[in-house]
Amino acid sequence: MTSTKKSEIVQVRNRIDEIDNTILNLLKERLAHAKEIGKLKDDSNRAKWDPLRERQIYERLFNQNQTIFPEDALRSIFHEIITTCRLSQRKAEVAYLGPEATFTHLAGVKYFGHSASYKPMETIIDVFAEVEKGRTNYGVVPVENSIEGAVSSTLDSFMKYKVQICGEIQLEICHNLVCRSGNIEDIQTVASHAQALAQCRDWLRKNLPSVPTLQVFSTGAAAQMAANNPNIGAIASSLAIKTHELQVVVKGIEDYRGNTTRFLVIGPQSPSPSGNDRTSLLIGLMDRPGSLNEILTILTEEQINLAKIESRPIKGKQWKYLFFLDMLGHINDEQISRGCERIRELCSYYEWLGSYPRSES
Ligand SMILES: O=C(O)C(=O)C[C@]1(C(=O)O)C=C[C@@H](O)C=C1
Repeated sequence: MTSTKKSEIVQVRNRIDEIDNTILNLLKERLAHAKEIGKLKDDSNRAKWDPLRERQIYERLFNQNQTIFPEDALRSIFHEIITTCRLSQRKAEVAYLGPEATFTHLAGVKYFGHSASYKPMETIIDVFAEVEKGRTNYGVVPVENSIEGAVSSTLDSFMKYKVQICGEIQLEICHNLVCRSGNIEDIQTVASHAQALAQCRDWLRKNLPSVPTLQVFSTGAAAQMAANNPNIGAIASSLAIKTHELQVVVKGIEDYRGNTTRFLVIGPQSPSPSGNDRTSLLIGLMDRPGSLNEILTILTEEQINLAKIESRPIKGKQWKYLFFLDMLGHINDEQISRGCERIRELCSYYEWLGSYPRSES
């Protein structure tokens, strides 16, 4: 490289250093303003989290950016900035289905950013109990997978615990085969969570036909086992690789592409409207012909878009069911609140589980 080129690089790097300093100073200034708003909200008893304001910030930035800076990167940079500012107003402790480095942990970090504090729990029920008792502000639990379907333990927990849904997260699931050495020949057993093993069934049958599988509590627990034993391979998340210092043997061994899991954020209280929300209900129907049809008719009449309906048996009451309904809109929207009131009058059981911003992807 010629000395002129070298000095040009130095010059441009100096300019980049100046820009980075400006960004840092602006970040400090932004944080101070967010703290100030936090105090003003305390004085006026307003909720700290304002999903509508946050959505408006993203929309304004995307419009100004006009795709010059990659949009996904812009979103995650500002997501980290805004969650850090929000957390400076009110700290968030997040319980999740652990141990460390499970996909639920990854979903929690995607939602709350790196500044929140995270608390792994052994089971989904523990996450619900933790939030209901007020020991942590929020919980993250898986609710459905695009291939394996509903996570029944999460749905059933809504029947037992008084919590509200505050948000949803969608995470594309990429399963990695990992082990200590990164060498496939070293693997004598493949450990993982039942859902992960099921989602990679064909790959395992084709590529490791004589290697037995071992079902464990979570993908995080499998990664931990692989870290302790050189002959155990685990199917685990990218976060597990970093957390347990494992090597990737093969990336993306899931049988179907587009394998996505939806997670719910639970907490004591749903947020205010964001302008693009989902409302969830848990209802029991009257024991008479056409009772489900009556509910669906209300949705049609009120022009409410039903996103999902799922039934679960009521424990201890043979052949009796509760229905989970997801509708597009917020309980504060006129249509939704009127529709829900009408539904409540026709049901043997009615519970509003929450209204919350829809996930972006
Ligand atoms: O504008 C507000 O109400 C703020 O509290 C600031 C801020 C932000 O960092 O931009 C933080 C939290 C809210 O959810 C919305 C926005």
